[in-house]
Amino acid sequence: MPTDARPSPFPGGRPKVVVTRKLPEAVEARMGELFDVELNLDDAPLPREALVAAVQRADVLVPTLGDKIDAGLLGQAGPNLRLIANYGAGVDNIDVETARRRGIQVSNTPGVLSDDTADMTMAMLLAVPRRLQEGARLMEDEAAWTGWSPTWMLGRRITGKRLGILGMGRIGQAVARRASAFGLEVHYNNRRRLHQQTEQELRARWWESLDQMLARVDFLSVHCPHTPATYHLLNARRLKLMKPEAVIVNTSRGEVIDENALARMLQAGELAGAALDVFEREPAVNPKLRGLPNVLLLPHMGSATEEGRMEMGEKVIINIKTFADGHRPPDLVVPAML
Ligand SMILES: O=CC(=O)O
Repeated sequence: MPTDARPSPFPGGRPKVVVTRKLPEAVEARMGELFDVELNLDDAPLPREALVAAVQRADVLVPTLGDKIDAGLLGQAGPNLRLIANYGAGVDNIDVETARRRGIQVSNTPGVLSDDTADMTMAMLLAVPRRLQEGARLMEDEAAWTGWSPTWMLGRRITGKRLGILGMGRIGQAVARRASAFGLEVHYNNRRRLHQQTEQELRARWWESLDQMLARVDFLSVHCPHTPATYHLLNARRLKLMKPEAVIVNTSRGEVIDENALARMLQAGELAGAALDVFEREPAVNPKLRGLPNVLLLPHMGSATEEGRMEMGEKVIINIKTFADGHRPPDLVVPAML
């Protein structure tokens, strides 16, 4: 039995759980068995007033990345709110510091979406240099393809190129493993250097200086979380350090890149391409990014697999249940981690 056991913070150990979006059916059913759960059956994002009402009556809130759980909202929370069990790995939608000061714990769902997000990253990384989207679009017009030719639809080779990984956590490492198998040379920048053995296993070279790494890579993939320290980390100055042939992939958070600066450079041909699954003001997409042949835009689907969404739900349930039983949730997020 874990040593941190305390009596359940909820009467009868059965918390009132408010879920802000529709979750996989099996997850909702299990929540119904274990908790006094309130679901969002029509899956429309909760307007602010509904979110305020939710934090006033909930013991546990289960938000997703679209719900802004900021200091203003937390200030209106009822006395019973004890846990915010985020359905998602990134917690940039939550003011974790304020929550902690108010005695509200925060948990997330790390690990279960790393492989799916890394797979999507590879798909995007391959798609832009090999012009997948252009080719597929062209096939929609019957007359557009008149046959194979030696100079037709030439892209750029992947094998042997340098990939820079910005943020070498679980997802970054899952990308590194896949990238090595594609013959890419893996470079990374991370706040902390990996242990030597992990670095060797991943065949990854660490750069203490992001600027120096940016100037040397052919592809850059973003995997750091969005925090005040990473907001616009890839600003105009840093983007300009990159080779004009370079391609950027982002499956992390839109806020890490200055989208206007990126759009300007893509339009001007100062960067060869980008594949973006995340945006600064989702679901709005910077209009300057649309319609460019070398830009692949996706609707934040990096972790969107049936299996992943089930496992995220299982993690949320385990975090709530463990907390309700008087223990520390296994995926507790503390401000020092951010
Ligand atoms: O983007 C998805 C997540 O953070 O889980």
